[in-house]
Amino acid sequence: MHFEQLLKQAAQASQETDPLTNTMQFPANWCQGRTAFGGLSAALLYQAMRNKVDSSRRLLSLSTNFVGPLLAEKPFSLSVEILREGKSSTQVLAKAIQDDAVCVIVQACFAKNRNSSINVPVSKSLTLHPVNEGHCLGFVPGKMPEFFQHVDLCPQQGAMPFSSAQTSHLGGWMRFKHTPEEITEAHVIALTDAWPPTLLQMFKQPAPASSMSWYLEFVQAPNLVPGEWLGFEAITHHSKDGYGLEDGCIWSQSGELIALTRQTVALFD
Ligand SMILES: CCCCCCCCCCCCCCCC(=O)SCCNC(=O)CCNC(=O)[C@H](O)C(C)(C)COP(=O)(O)OP(=O)(O)OC[C@H]1O[C@@H](n2cnc3c(N)ncnc32)[C@H](O)[C@@H]1OP(=O)(O)O
Repeated sequence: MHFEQLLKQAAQASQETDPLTNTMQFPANWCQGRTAFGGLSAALLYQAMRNKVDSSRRLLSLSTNFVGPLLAEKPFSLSVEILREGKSSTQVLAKAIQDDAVCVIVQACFAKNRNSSINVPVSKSLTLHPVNEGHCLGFVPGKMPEFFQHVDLCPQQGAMPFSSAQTSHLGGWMRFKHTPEEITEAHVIALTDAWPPTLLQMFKQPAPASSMSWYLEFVQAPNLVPGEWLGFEAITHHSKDGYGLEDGCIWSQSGELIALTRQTVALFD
């Protein structure tokens, strides 16, 4: 099942009030270990919200907490609550609920442009080399998370997970294997989470790690060509006592900054 089909289901399920029809589920090939690929669950909740916010208001920021595992092939509901609607901005809360337990929470801020004399240009620039499709990772069943069947990653900086690497930087290019009709914020959300935590490459052997909280800020609404690659560059600011803090940038293929990402990862090495 393609990403767009799941987004459509999320939009439909969140409009329904009847408990018999307000749920959805996803197939196991969208999993990352025991749970939904985190980028998928955050994108589904974003899509559920998107339908309830006026389209003149774009997504400014999205804060996701992965409370517990969201399981495949099992119904869950997407509840959306508008917390406040002002003249320019809307604050929204959404939850994915499975078996009466909250599994994922997303809080988002949408807003429309306002007049301001302040203008600060982007202070960062893309350091990736152009995409070399020959360096894309192929899907290896059993060795890679199932959702890898749906995305292409072309790493350029950092190392493979569990390789005792000395660096905690990670970067490269990413896109969906199935070219979408358009690239929306939902696609950027999902792709951003497709990279393993930056610290996984420093593990000496395979062990679990879990994103616990994640903050994504959109510099601009994505104005991208379907099929174009997006750049990902992330660094680790700090890691100690089993929790790592990482920070990254999402770029268009032409080098425009699209979003900033930051997450806290629990390490079980
Ligand atoms: C260059 C590119 C190359 C790419 C090439 C392919 C790469 C291939 C590698 C990809 C690897 C991705 C790794 C990211 C994994 C997410 O990011 S998963 C997606 C989003 N995150 C989630 O769904 C997390 C949901 N949240 C939670 O489950 C809980 O809040 C937490 C994080 C486990 C809370 O921690 P806690 O309070 O210690 O939790 P508690 O309930 O007591 O459970 C702890 C147990 O959970 C286990 N556990 C924790 N995380 C996991 C896990 N992910 N799976 C299984 N067990 C886990 C622990 O080992 C521990 O086990 P025991 O010691 O009890 O045996």
